[in-house]
Amino acid sequence: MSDDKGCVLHWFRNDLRLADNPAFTAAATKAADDERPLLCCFVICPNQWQQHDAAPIKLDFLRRSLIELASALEKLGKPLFLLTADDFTTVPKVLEDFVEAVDARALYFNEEYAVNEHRRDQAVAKRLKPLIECVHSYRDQSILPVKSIRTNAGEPYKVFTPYKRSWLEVADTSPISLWPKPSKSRNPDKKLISAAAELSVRADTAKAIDSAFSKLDLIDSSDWAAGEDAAHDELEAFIESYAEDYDRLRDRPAEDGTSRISRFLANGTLSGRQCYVVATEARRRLKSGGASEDAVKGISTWISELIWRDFYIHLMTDNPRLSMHQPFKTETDKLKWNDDEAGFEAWCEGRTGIPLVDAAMKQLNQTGWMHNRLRMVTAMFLTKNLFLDWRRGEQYFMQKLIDGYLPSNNGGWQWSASTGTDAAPYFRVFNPVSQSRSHDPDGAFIRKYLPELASLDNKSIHEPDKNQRKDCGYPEAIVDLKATRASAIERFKALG
Ligand SMILES: Cc1cc2nc3c(=O)[nH]c(=O)nc-3n(C[C@H](O)[C@H](O)[C@H](O)COP(=O)(O)OP(=O)(O)OC[C@H]3O[C@@H](n4cnc5c(N)ncnc54)[C@H](O)[C@@H]3O)c2cc1C
Repeated sequence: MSDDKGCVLHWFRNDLRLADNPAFTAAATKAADDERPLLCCFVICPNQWQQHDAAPIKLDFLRRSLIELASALEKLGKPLFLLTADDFTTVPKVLEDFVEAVDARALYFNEEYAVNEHRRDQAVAKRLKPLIECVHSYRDQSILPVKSIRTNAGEPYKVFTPYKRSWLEVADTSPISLWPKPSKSRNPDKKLISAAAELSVRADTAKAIDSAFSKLDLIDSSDWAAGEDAAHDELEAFIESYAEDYDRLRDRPAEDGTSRISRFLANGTLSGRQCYVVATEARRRLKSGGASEDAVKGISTWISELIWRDFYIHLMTDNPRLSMHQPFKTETDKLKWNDDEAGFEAWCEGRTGIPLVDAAMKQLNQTGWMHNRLRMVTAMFLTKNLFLDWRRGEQYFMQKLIDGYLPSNNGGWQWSASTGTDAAPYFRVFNPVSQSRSHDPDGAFIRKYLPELASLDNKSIHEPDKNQRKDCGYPEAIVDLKATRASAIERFKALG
């Protein structure tokens, strides 16, 4: 080791950014105060990620996000070191060996809330206790800290609207600020770098990071820009050019009406706080510049979506069982979901014979992302019309999404399946054909992903007749929407 003062270690996880990063700023401050060098690491967990159904496109996006992060860190003279642990149970040992090798005296990271992550962090803290002066964790994932929004009785909220009201009151009374830039701390010297590199890969080139990811199953994500700079560019471009129209366009899948920044939020390239601060500043400018009510409403609606994200994070933190495949409403576990493998496969592959559902699934399979309206439509179709267990859909989405994020994915699925808190009432079942007519009126989205239907007129494209299906080589609908809807409602009603 280089120095008998040891070093301070920041462990990057779902916080792949330098700005507004509470644990990273705190680690740098501690290092500066103690005159110790700051060292940074990231742990690759191939088997755990597989068990968590991380999509190959999401893992490729992670790889590219790490390349950007490592390059930003290198510019500061602070190399990033990649460790590998098979799964979360081996992380404590891997970190223990690293901490010993680099003589780390303090470990910093931002909290993660699902059960496995929480257990891993407790095991790490326990294992490092004899070796290290302190392990510090910070609240980061949500805009307002988890457990900070409570009812008058001190209970967690179960319904979004009062939660949002309370959330906005807190945000208005104690304005949200960003974490300051990290203080200048000492950089690791050659001796420390070589001690770290004995047990890890120094991520100083894209090639080094690629080789550390070489055993993982990846799907090219290069259609989606990665890294902190790209995240800010996209956030600002959206706020400048599209947010004012958000309320009008957000439910139109054929339009560029939403920000598509979910992938940055999912791996922490961008923080929710940064989005909120940029959006509220833009809204203030619009208001003071005398912009139309619609424009102001557009940004307010977008902020509401950020609050939905916070709501789902808060729900998962207060109910960790949600991360273990359990429904919020436990009585819904009595539902006897159908066993229909052919139906599930048709849904996955976009062969249900319902054009909007199929186009949406093609969008997911081809791009790794799906429009929010369509996530609700396809999830309702799976859980209400096919009456298949929501957990199968939740898992399939995770296996495909570039922005797969457990609290939001679980929240969205339980909302659609009517098993969650403040979920869609079981009797409110979306009709995917009516959804198609309302949200893709000229069929532009369907035409894009189902080119075999492109020649149909704007009316038939939502529900082609028998002959049109035959001519286009498009399948018959695999279910009768009306009958399956009625049956789903009966089955929920029977729960009492
Ligand atoms: C069944 C289902 C599964 C979902 N799975 C995920 C998931 O794995 N990861 C994920 O990030 N989102 C998920 N969502 C929420 C939402 O669909 C996506 O966040 C959104 O489509 C991302 O696109 P965007 O960035 O353009 O969103 P925008 O419309 O621009 O919204 C801005 C941000 O607000 C947040 N947000 C928007 N809508 C929601 C919502 N309904 N719930 C929670 N947060 C929201 C996202 O972080 C999003 O990036 C799911 C929704 C459903 C119904």
